[in-house]
Amino acid sequence: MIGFPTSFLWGAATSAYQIEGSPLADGAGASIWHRFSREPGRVVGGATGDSACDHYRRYREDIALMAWLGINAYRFSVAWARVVPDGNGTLNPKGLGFYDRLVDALLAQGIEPMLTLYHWDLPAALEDRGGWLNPDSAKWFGDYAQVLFQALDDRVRLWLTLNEPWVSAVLGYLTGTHAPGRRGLREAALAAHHLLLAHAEAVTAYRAVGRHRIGIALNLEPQYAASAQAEDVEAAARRHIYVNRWFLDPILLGRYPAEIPQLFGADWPRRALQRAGLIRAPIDFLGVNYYSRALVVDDPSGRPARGRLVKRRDAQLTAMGWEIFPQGLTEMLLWIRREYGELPVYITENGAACNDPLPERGRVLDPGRARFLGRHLIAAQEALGRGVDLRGYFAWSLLDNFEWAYGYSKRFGLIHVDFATQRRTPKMSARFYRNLICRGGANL
Ligand SMILES: OC[C@H]1NNC[C@@H](O)[C@@H]1O
Repeated sequence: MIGFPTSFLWGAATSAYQIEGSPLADGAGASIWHRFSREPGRVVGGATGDSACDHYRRYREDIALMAWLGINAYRFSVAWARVVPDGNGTLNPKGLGFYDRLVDALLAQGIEPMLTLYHWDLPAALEDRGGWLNPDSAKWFGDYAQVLFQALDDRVRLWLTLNEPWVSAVLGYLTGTHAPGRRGLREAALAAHHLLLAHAEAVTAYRAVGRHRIGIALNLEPQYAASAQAEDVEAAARRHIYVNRWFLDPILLGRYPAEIPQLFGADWPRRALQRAGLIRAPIDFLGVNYYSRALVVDDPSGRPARGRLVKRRDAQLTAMGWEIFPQGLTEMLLWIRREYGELPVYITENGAACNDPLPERGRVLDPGRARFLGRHLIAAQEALGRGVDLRGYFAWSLLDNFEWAYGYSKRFGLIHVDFATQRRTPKMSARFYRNLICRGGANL
């Protein structure tokens, strides 16, 4: 088995709303998640990101933990409304100042920053103007991206435009389980289109001023038919278009899959697509967020892909109910290379929610998470050995944090957070990852 290159990035990932807390501090504007989490019934236990991991104030302590962990890269996101409180207009120097200090503190520890411009926390003021349904949203995002490029491109060398725009569009505009909580197939398709245009707007803007590399992080999930029945095989194929190709094709090929308008039917916003046209702005690398595979059966009532997810009776599941399926990562990485050609790839998220025990004598025994990381790194190594240009791996997540609609009920962290005291306790999986990084991934 081929080893990991010495240049490989061994990282951990987080996002602003999930860890920072202090959402309105120092002139920051509210985000759609600040609002959404306050709506009754939206988040388990009525939790909000008001405190989260208090990272906005404890970032130096957390960077010391990153140094202890031995990671050489850290993926974080910028809260748009901290930097531009009304989303499109006046800059908030104090908000930008936090990220300026964060980047400097990371670099001082030899940790490479990977900056995600948007990880779901749209400024609420822009939602009041239609949010991602407004055709102006792409320009709003491009303007915001420019601010960060100007301020941080002298030190940030890895940029991501969006995190998982499929989740933003589907959970935010179709299922309504994420902010802004809207429910409509047409709205989801329109939001997705504007997110894609926003991505292209930022990449195009970066080409004019940026000196380094920019990409996007997509949630990609291999779709397997639950049986050899033709209807299940066809349902898995439809979901593959819906979950994976809907975004990959426009970003990398400059066109939607031909099947997408058929899946959405009358809800596909044809006029919007003709008016705007798809901008294929070549990216420097692709971020792959991999968690599991989907097992699909035909479901004529399921909109838009007419497929329903099932679980094998003997499947090993994480605390999210997601099947542990490391080989799906290898297959997804190989498929991307076959389908879209040579493109540098980073695994920008991979990790597991586990029912961790409470800390005991300063230890948290989470062997399941350590095993999950090890098996997925072996799968990544397999892809490397078969020619995938894999440049790095970011464990999700550095810290237990706010898991969106699940609130604090699901823990993904390598480091346990006691949200009442904000005490951090590295878990067994953190020690496993630390030792692995020390060995450069050898002897997995
Ligand atoms: O569900 C785990 C993670 N998935 N990707 C996006 C992150 O914000 C989530 O916490």
